Amino acid sequence: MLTTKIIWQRLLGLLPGEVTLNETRWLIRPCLHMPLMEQRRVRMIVNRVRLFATLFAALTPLWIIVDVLTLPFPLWLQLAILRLLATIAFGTLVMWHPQDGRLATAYQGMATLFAIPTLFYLISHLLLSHHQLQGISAAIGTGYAFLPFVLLAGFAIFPLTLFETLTFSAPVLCAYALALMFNWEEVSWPSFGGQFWLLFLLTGVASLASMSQLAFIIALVNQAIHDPLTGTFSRRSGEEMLNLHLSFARRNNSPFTVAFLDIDHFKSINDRFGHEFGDRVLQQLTQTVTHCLRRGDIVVRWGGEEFLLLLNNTDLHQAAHALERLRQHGLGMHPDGRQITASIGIAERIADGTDDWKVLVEKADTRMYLAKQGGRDRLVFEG
Ligand SMILES: Nc1nc2c(ncn2[C@@H]2O[C@H](COP(=O)(O)OP(=O)(O)OP(=O)(O)O)[C@@H](O)[C@H]2O)c(=O)[nH]1
Repeated sequence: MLTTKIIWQRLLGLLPGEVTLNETRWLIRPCLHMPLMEQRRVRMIVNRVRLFATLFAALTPLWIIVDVLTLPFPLWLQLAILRLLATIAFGTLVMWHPQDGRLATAYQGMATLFAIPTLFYLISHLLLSHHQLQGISAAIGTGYAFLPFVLLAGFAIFPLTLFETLTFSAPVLCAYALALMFNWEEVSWPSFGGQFWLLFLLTGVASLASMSQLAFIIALVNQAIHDPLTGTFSRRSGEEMLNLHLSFARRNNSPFTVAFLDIDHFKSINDRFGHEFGDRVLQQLTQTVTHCLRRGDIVVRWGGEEFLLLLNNTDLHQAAHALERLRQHGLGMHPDGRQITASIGIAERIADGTDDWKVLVEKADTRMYLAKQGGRDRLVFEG
């Protein structure tokens, strides 16, 4: 167990320093990714599918000229038809603009992108296997056999987990093995073994490149979505989270509560004990809140000393109970021994009849002000 940890730590040295030991698991399997990170990755994959499709759509028909000049009739005509069909398929993929941000959709795009040249490879191989080509024609024909190598190298431009790269490369490797069947008698086994080994090596290199891209995305996303002082989600990512979680809740018809928490008399904490102590209060408070809430709940730093707590699958009653427990636990202490308190306003999508996050936050904010007006250090969930 210890040795595994050491190995991971050594490997971690190869990755961006900001990726934690825990996050390295995200490089292996996609199901562990948090929604904000997944959304960004989906966007990147979809954009790259379209970029690759554009390149293929432009390059595939161009090669018809080389085929016409070097290959015998009707082989060049058959290949030209094949190339035109592939171009149409790539062109269709270029037009593809999915908006749903789902990983399944990104997978569909990638599967289509790699299925088109894999099928192209198999059919062209079948056509070429019926001809004994010589000289320059033979050289051009051999070029077609390189397509699986190009495809496997192509995975390196996608930010993928190890599991995903291996899954997507398996059909390409199978197609290469299948193509052998077309001219079984002429196969030179040592040369085939060497080529297959090279394909495995390429798969390994592409997997490493994809994982390292993913590691950089994780590091960048972490930096972009977290508040540097408290480590909670920043306001911008909080807005994305609100949108995302409200749409989940709407789809599942489940409750979703937003709590607006504002520390009481924070200005006087800063004024009396200094800004640095104020910063420590903010850090301590977020640690306490994170510790007291459930694992799936989200803490967002909305403003200076204002926090939003997003409580999934929690109705007003449950939220009031959880937040009362948090207040009883205490939010920290002044150096003079007094408790640090907060005013909290709560709003819930079903009880407040809204699926608009701005309206929900506004309601929670208004109730937080009611809590301030009512004497601070309290929870308000109506009005
Ligand atoms: N230390 C520290 N202070 C901050 C930070 N961000 C905002 N503040 C301070 O938080 C204080 C907020 O003060 P006010 O909005 O007047 O509210 P308050 O003193 O908490 O009073 P009530 O909210 O009415 O109870 C201001 O003095 C800000 O300078 C920060 O990152 N660190």
